[in-house]
Amino acid sequence: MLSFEAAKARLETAGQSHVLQFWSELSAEESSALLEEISLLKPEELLEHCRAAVEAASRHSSADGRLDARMEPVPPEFIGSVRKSDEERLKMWGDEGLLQISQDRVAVLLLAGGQGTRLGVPYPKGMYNVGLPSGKTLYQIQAEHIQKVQELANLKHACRCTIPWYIMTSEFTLGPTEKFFRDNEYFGLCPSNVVMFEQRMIPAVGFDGKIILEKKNKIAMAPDGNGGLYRALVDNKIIEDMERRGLEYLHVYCVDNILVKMADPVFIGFCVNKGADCGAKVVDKAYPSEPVGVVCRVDGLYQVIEYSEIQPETAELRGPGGELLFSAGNICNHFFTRGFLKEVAEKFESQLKQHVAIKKVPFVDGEGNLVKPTKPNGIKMEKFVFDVFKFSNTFVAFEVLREEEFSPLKNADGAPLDTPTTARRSLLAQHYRWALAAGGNFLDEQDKPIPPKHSMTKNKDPPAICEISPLVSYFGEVKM
Ligand SMILES: CC(=O)N[C@H]1[C@@H](OP(=O)(O)OP(=O)(O)OC[C@H]2O[C@@H](n3ccc(=O)[nH]c3=O)[C@H](O)[C@@H]2O)O[C@H](CO)[C@@H](O)[C@@H]1O
Repeated sequence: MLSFEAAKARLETAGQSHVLQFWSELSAEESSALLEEISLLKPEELLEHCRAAVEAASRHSSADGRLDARMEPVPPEFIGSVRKSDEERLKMWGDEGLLQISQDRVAVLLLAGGQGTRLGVPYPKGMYNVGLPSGKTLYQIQAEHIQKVQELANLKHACRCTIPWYIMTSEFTLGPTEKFFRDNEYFGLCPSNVVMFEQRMIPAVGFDGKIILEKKNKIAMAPDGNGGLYRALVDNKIIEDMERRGLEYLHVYCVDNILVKMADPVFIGFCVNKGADCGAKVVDKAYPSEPVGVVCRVDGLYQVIEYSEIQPETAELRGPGGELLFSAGNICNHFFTRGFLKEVAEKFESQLKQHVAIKKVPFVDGEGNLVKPTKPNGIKMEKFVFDVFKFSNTFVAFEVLREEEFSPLKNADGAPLDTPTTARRSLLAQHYRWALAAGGNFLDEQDKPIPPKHSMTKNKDPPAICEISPLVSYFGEVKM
């Protein structure tokens, strides 16, 4: 453990001596927790982090539309589309994907280090149950999708394949996620194929460049954004693990989309077929101000511009047919080859853009009282997972159907969109459609037929509640 003198010297080098201001008041246990935290901070990095945070915050407040002027839509030849492709082509991609899966070349990676502040639950979002008849949580639905797609590949290729599941957590989510998986016996998956690892945490910084203390002995820390993935891959030797298992392709996705198709054979097959090293699934944006990033090009390089970083006038621009010009909505489903990930982790990670968020960060004042600020007082820096697109040699986008693939859980019930209710309805509507398409009929409690409804409104449940286990069907297929 670091000594007090060593900690003091470190903090002085970084201009952060105030972190020890309550030292004389701390118990032995409290002071060792603080020393432990300081031992993880390298003085030069800390100095640079605080400087960069203040500089980024000053740029943030004077943000203008200069980025917008350099944006252009993804050229149509780089976008594959479920909507615009015939059955034969979709089958060809799906077959390619299943072949890769059957040869143990595909893994999935879940980004689960976020704090889910907007949903407002004190546990990881993946443990959330949106109120389906089965009571399944997001983690369980995802685990069952893995099992099903493995089974589809096994049946087609007479094999026993495995899709390893890497799960990136953070200090906030690792403990409860691990326990949840253990308590639920890994939902039937083999524990050695579920690899959890932790991303780094970084300090929140005040506008004066000083790191914020959230307790007398605790620095306010937050995960370094989902782009912290690339550092975490190195810290936790995940690329070596992929190499050892012979994995070539990784499907990276975010935790909160109830319709996520993990290791989607069609998406994997499309990317492999195009020789892509990096790809993104997108949906057609529903309306200009929808809170999704847009996949586009900036100065000729692929990029996602977040909804918070685009000017409303740009989001509203339309093409000749009246369609949104920037319509490729990012759904945080990405494809990477192992080779590309290795290159990014080794060569480009330090060049990733730092995005800045100005937040209300609770802190202790000079007298040691806890203060909950009423206006933003802290700078949080984050890297974004998609900021590596610009290093890709062969980037592709793949447009999928929103009603089949995208319904995120972001907000608590009561908000107008992306709530537990909207997520539940999207899944039940999908399963209702699948049941009708498979020739199913629904009867009411008096055994009278419920007339089928082929188009549904977002704010109503389907006419019959029918939940299909992912263990039964992955795409809505009845039998392969
Ligand atoms: C940066 C990013 O990807 N933004 C996308 C994200 O936005 P959004 O703003 O919703 O991003 P979130 O903060 O929910 O994070 C997305 C995912 O990253 C994980 N996470 C987040 C922070 C962190 O430090 N560690 C970590 O693992 C979260 O647990 C979640 O699984 O999803 C939207 C679709 O739903 C997209 O339109 C946005 O372009």
